[in-house]
Amino acid sequence: MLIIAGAGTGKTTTLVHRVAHLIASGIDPGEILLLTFTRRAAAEMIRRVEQLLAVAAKSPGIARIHGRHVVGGTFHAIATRHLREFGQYLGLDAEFTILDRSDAEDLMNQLRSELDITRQEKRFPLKGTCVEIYSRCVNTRQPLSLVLKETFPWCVEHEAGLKALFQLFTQRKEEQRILDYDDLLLFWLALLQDSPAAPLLRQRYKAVLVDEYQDTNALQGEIVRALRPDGQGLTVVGDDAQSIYSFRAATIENILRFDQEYPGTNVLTLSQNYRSSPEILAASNLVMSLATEGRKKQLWTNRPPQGKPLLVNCRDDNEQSTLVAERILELREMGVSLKGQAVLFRASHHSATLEIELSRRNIPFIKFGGLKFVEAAHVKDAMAMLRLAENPRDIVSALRVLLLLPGIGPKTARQLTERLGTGSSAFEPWREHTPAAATKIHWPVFVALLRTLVKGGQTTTPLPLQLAQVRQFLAPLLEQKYDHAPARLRDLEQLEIIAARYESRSQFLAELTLDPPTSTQDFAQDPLLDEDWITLSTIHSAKGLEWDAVYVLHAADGNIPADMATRNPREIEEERRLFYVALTRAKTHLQVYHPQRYYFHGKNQSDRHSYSQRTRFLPDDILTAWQIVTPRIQEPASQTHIANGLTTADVRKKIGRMWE
Ligand SMILES: Nc1ncnc2c1ncn2[C@@H]1O[C@H](COP(=O)(O)OP(=O)(O)OP(=O)(O)O)[C@@H](O)[C@H]1O
Repeated sequence: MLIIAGAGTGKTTTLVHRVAHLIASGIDPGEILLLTFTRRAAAEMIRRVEQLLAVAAKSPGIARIHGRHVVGGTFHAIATRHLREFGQYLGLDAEFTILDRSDAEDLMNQLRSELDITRQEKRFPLKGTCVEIYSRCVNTRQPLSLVLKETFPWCVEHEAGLKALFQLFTQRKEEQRILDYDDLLLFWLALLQDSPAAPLLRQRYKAVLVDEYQDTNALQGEIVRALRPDGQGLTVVGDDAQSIYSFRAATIENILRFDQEYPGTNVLTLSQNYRSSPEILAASNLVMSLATEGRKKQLWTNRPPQGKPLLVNCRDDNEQSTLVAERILELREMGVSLKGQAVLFRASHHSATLEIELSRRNIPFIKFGGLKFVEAAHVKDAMAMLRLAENPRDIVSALRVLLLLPGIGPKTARQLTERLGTGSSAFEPWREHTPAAATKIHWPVFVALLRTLVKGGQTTTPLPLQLAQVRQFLAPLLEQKYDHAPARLRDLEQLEIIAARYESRSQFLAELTLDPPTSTQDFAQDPLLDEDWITLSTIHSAKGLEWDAVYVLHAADGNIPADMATRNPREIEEERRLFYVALTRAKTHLQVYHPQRYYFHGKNQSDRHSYSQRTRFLPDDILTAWQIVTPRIQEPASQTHIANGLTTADVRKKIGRMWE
């Protein structure tokens, strides 16, 4: 059975009921396998199944459960479980250990140096990219040459080196009895296809149910087929309009071709949306109606009308942040809790300015997806340069920046910190230092920059410009040191924009260190905040969730769709689906923001900017579904430097809070 369930049509409810129904009609829970996208989803569904059955068990004629549980989890978790139990059929030690992603990267790095590839081949891909390429080959089931050509064209020339590296990687994992994430799936498939355990495993399950099928990859598709070769007892649920994980090798083909692959499939389409107001649904349907592929479906709803969603044309990122923060508070006044509200964006750094604005207004928030902005290593590197200039006795920052330079190890770094002077001539002794060959080109530039910065702390150079100088200096070093350097450099540009709001360097450093915007990258725990908080999330991490009010930021071309994902029509279609996922998270209030200007530097530093285009996914002819607003915030003198000091209103508010 293939259940095509549109956004908000009760996919979870449907799966839960189907599992409960199977059990109620006599299948042993231990014979049911439920594969989900996250561990949390599996646990939540099983809890709901058990709740339903507890109610149903009171009715006569319902089968009793004999203490066994539904087997549920992610593909990786179930693979691990089966391999521990049956791995010996493949000669696998039951005690194998699992490499997580960063361990795999470290191993790859070690082997890169062992093979000495980097010396022979300049600009050989970094460890993270090597793991990405390897993983993509495994998960798409495509040969290295094709993966390189299609997804990593800048690495094509390194095919031979990568092949040798991957061979050694595989061999080393075998010697050390370790499996990485991809191996778990590969070994599970081998177990199901070629081992004597295959029939045992197939017979074990009478029913296999797969959630979020649109985000499975080719390898997972093969595993599902190996589990139920003829499709008997197989149920998959998904929404092709919400397939958003192709960067992790997911393929929408799995769901689009399902009924061809399994002839006789019973296809059900759920199209009643229980989540969103009719106006939100109409606006989202229109966005999807322009998609070029996929199963066309029109969702409908019985929910009462609420008014059109808003498309807000704002001046720039700052105005966007102010407006969103104000609207959040307004809605809270109207009774929508903070937990019922979420701000969604395409890339993690898109919320940087808003994070500061929310902190300033004491609006608690939690962030899902991406790194905590000020904790990202490269942001810390840039901040460390400024911190050292601000306080040359800050050895932690000194060591951090010295170790960024090639040719400087911990010992030299420590010796250099001992030679630091104080005040504005603090870096003079470093001019006398004779750097090692590898450090030679960087050293004079580095010392000169610090000498400028140490003086810039007073008044001369505007803070964003100081950060721009730091960014230019760091650019080549970041490329050597980290993966995804272009994205990191954009983060540093973002930092310049944030910095423009502060009056002095010391104030900027203090505020961002003492009271960094609270954010987190996983769902593991609730934040230690007030009992109510707003959610900030990348759209990817918002998958499957819903809120009363949703704000979508930066609906400008280049951000949505992201400029890095517009290389071909398939990528653009995926970005369209991503936008659709964002819109369909909203129940009652939906606001999409389009900042019209993007400054090259901080606004206070120079007025150089470019004008943005509204996202291409909202062309003029579907704007009828939106109410377009163009607010203009008054910018009185006191607000220009709003983060620079307390206004009397702030002081009053603070004093007022003492008595709350
Ligand atoms: N039969 C139903 N009657 C009333 N409300 C329902 C029903 N089924 C689901 N809902 C409600 O509709 C909302 C959406 O359900 P659910 O989250 O299961 O949708 P979904 O299909 O998984 O959505 P998406 O794919 O967009 O994440 C939830 O608030 C859920 O409680």
